[in-house]
Amino acid sequence: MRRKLAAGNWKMHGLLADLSQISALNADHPDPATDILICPPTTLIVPACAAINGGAVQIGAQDCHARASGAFTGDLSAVMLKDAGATAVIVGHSERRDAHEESSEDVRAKSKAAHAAGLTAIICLGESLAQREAANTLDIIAGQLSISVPDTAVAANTVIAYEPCWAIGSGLTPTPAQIGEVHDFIRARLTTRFGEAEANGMRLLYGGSVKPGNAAEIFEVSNVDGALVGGASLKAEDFTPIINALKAAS
Ligand SMILES: O=C(CO)COP(=O)(O)O
Repeated sequence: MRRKLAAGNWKMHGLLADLSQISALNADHPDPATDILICPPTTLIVPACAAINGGAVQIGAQDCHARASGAFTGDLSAVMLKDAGATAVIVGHSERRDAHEESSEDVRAKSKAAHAAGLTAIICLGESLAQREAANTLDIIAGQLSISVPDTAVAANTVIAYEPCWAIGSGLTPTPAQIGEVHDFIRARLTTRFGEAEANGMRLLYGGSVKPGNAAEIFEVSNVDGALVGGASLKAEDFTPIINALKAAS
């Protein structure tokens, strides 16, 4: 059985004062039936780990460089993020694919670096609105998946997040049937490539406008093992009902 995962992506939000949200989450879920991960801005990784103080909430990062070290001003390697206390790193988020022109080849290299450093790679995929309207969603997902996921992927080090670009921060979400179609497709593709045992262990998250009000419905969809949550992960009082809906899901 796959362990469920509620992951929060804080994006470029969060100052030291906001560590209280992570402490509150940690106190509210001392022995979570699900995995809980917060990916704050990199400046907060070290103090967030200190705030958790051995509790159940885990801390992740939002991006990494593909190399372990070198002359790359301003970049951070997966090795450094692991050293700072991160257990996972998001790679290939659509905001990085768009704003930083990251290709699926880049995402694969970053995922490989994450694996080599001992981090879980949370590899993001998703179609644009134009691609969905042109009925190209599954082709886009197939292409992103086959290139972005490296051969080093196993169930223990890889999570796939399906995040339709048009659902991110928009308040729009696909229907449960649309989410299920993509998640079932991803599982089938992973099974073909990695074999049933490995593919069955890889967790698939849905992301894009997950809120307390729609989480329960999304978590009932087949092959949805959790969520990657943006805005609604910033406050413990918003994220906790989402985590509770995940715990309650069958
Ligand atoms: O991009 C997301 C998580 O990575 C989703 O963001 P929102 O939950 O704010 O739509």
